[in-house]
Amino acid sequence: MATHQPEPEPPAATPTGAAPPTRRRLVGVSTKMYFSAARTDSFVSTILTLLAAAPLDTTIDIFIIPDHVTLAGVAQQVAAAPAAPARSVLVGAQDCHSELAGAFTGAVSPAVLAEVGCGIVELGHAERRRLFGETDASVAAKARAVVACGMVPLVCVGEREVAAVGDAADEVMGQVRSLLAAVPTDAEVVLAYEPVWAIGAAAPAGVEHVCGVVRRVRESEEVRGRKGVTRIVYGGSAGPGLFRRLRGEVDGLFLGRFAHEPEQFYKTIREVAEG
Ligand SMILES: O=C[C@H](O)COP(=O)(O)O
Repeated sequence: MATHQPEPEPPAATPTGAAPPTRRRLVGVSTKMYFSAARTDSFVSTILTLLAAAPLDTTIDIFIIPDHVTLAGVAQQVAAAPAAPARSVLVGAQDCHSELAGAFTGAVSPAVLAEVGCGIVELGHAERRRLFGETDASVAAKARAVVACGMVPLVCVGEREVAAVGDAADEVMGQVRSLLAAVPTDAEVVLAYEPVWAIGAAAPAGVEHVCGVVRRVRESEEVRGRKGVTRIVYGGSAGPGLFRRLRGEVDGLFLGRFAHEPEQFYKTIREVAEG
């Protein structure tokens, strides 16, 4: 017997009358430089199989960010996946250049990334800031290029030292302002809040801290005043069991080591979809 399904509520109007942009949850992993090419292939293949086997309750965005060398192959693996949501996994890059082409030996063009099926580009990770001299200015220039090539910039922000919520949020907002000044207001942006001291640690930053900083960023004039979707995910020793503890304050998670086993990544994907 058919049951009556109530119409979904329309989104609440903003004071200006425009509907706020939808923030779909997202969850992803960067394999940094941990995996061999063979392990990346097997990791992606297992995730795609798990995703194809059991549909998620909610539509969320999932991203996988392998190294540059394996990225095009991963994009082909995803495109060949038999069913949604596996086929709609976003493939990402760990960095790119701010120019689209030219004499930049060893660099990776955002235009080429887009050409081979990359949909999201991670920029300004703490390791790139510390080891490769990335600055807020270089990250902002790269983000502008990523948007120009039709991809989504996923920009890592976070305080360098342990700090109280207010001080951490001030430091993070400096990074956010520099980024948002460089990209069009209607561009989709993902902010990955990753306190530097929580990356590579035994456990993530505390719930109160993460929620406090993320709330400050989300409620800032710079973020609230944008026309495009701005999602905020948490990264830094994130893994299964964390998302529900963050009480809806974040739009998703960005995983590293605790997603190296595909089953753990899949478990986290399900938690984000169902949380
Ligand atoms: O890219 C991901 C983040 O840096 C987190 O890495 P981690 O979970 O291994 O600390």
